[in-house]
Amino acid sequence: MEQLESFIEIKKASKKFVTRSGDHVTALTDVNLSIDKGKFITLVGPSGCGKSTLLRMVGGLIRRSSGSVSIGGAEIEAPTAGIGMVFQSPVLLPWRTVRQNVTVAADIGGANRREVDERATKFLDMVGLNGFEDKYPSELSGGMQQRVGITRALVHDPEVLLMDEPFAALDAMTKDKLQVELQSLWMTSRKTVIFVTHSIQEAVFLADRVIVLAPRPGRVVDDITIELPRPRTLEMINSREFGDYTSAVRKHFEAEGLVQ
Ligand SMILES: Nc1ncnc2c1ncn2[C@@H]1O[C@H](COP(=O)(O)OP(=O)(O)OP(=O)(O)O)[C@@H](O)[C@H]1O
Repeated sequence: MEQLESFIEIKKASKKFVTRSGDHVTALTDVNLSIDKGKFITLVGPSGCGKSTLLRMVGGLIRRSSGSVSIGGAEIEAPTAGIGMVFQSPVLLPWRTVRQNVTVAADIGGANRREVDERATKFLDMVGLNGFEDKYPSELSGGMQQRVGITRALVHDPEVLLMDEPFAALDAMTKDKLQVELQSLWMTSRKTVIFVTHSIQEAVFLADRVIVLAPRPGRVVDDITIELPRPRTLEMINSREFGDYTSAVRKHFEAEGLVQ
């Protein structure tokens, strides 16, 4: 009997870069991953192990050197409307208000304006930005700016949300808060999320599955299902079970002599 394909299928995907000095860098080699719809996946690993490269390959931002990446049965060759992306810096347009930044793509065209406006109101409310709709980015804290970035990605109702270290530049308390908020956004919207981080704790806290990568060459070295109940709370981080998961991830980096 033929095996049913998962929603996201990555098969034998590799990426080689040629640097400006002409050197060849194998950023990723032979990555195989099957991801079911609605799951929250985190990619964790030390600097240079290819996390961003893998995420950008799934998003169609960079071409793979070999292998295949498909979403919902369609091969990914370029960015599509069904994929929302959030980066470390939200890159907001300073001359547009919060609401105008969230709806910027709809202003360019091609979207159902009324639906986008309704979703903008809903998500701005969910991330606690009601009352800030008419402020400008310079009037917001870093955490609030990142909330705008997340809302902007969700407003077009993408099936897949790709997040590249979205909380890395934030202070620890804001980061904790946004992790909890992101979890509740995900629990109500059930998007398929791939979230890149170099923080083991963040990876375990958010994920249904933690994919562990190691460098030189970038490759997947483990795939750990996290069975902690949801909603997860910050108190859980101190539990024995949580500690067992973080140790299971950390042992890969210790084995490679990499300090986290
Ligand atoms: N455009 C590029 N040209 C040449 N080499 C690249 C390019 N992009 C990435 N690389 C190399 O590919 C490897 C993987 O990089 P990547 O940014 O995917 O790693 P990462 O795990 O996301 O790292 P970090 O946590 O530091 O962001 C690194 O050795 C990097 O130097």
